[in-house]
Amino acid sequence: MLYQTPSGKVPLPTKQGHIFFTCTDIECCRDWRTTEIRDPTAEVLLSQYPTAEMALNGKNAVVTGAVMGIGKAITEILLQNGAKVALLDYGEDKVFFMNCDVESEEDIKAGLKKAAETFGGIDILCNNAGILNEGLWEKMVSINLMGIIKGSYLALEHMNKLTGGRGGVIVNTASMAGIGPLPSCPVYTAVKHGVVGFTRAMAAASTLSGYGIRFNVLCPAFVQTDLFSNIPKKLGRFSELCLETQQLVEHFGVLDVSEVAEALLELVTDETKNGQVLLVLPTDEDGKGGNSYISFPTYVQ
Ligand SMILES: NC(=O)c1ccc[n+]([C@@H]2O[C@H](COP(=O)([O-])OP(=O)(O)OC[C@H]3O[C@@H](n4cnc5c(N)ncnc54)[C@H](O)[C@@H]3O)[C@@H](O)[C@H]2O)c1
Ligand SMILES: CC/C=C\C[C@H](O)/C=C/C=C/C=C/C=C/[C@@H](O)[C@@H](O)C/C=C\CCC(=O)O
Repeated sequence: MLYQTPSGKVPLPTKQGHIFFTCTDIECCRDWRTTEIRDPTAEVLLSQYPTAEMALNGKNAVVTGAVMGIGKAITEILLQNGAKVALLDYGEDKVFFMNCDVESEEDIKAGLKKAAETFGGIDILCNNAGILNEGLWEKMVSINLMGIIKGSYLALEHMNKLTGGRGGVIVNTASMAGIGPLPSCPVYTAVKHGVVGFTRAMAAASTLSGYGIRFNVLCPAFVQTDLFSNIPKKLGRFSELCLETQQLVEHFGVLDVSEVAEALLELVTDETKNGQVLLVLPTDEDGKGGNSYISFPTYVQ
């Protein structure tokens, strides 16, 4: 159902769609009947939701690690472009819509099932949940790599065209440390390289087998989030390399989460992108840096 707003026609927001509006002019809202729409605590502004013809209208998305940092920014940009979004995260006071620890296959399975049932299918999965802690390296392997593998495999059950799904796109969050080494974080580097390799192989498997799913991977440099705080405490036995890490941060600069979300949107909406590795770097005053697709050596034509 479409509703006329000052900015054009938009679908009626539903609680399931997690799309809420703030509008201070009650007159222009006279056709809007639900309390959610007038909720003053709403986060998505009407002006950010301008037209019914948005790139992701009718698309259903699932985001892991969605309640803060990059995942929150990803969630917001998907909503602003018309998608419905299920937020999967963990932690007692941070659960928004589904409590989901990506280390647990049962949790992911339940989250995806709920999203598919609530929305009527899944078109987009952002495997984004992750931690940085070289001192707890086994946990980092479990969350940052195994969590992405579990999420991708379980999502295939809903999205794979060969098993009744309608295809779609899976974007995994790796890191610039998935392309080159971050010396203070060898295990983080290893798992992020793993995420890049897994994503590229899945893209090729999907093409060869006809899953109808595109697989792409985001590789941001340093981003201003909680993960990027108290770094010395997160380096474990490599804490003596803190200064070198700080120098890298000064060299590359620090991204805002919105810049990462913009890059994610490109990977989701551009249907020519499959198996792509998108490096997201701050742009400096001389115009150096910015986003670039990484080329890898090819051994098979
Ligand atoms: N911040 C950076 O500098 C940076 C740079 C490149 C890549 N990344 C990657 O981006 C992703 C998001 O990181 P961020 O910087 O937004 O971190 P963040 O700490 O701000 O947010 C991470 C989110 O993931 C959730 N999460 C952690 N473990 C989870 C689990 N087991 N199950 C479910 N949810 C879990 C947290 O609750 C939190 O909401 C991570 O994969 C990270 O490695 C971060
Ligand atoms: C302390 C860690 C904080 C946050 C983790 C987050 O994922 C950020 C990671 C940043 C990674 C930096 C990696 C640096 C790698 C370099 O060694 C180099 O090999 C990078 C490779 C390609 C860069 C291309 C370029 O220089 O433009």
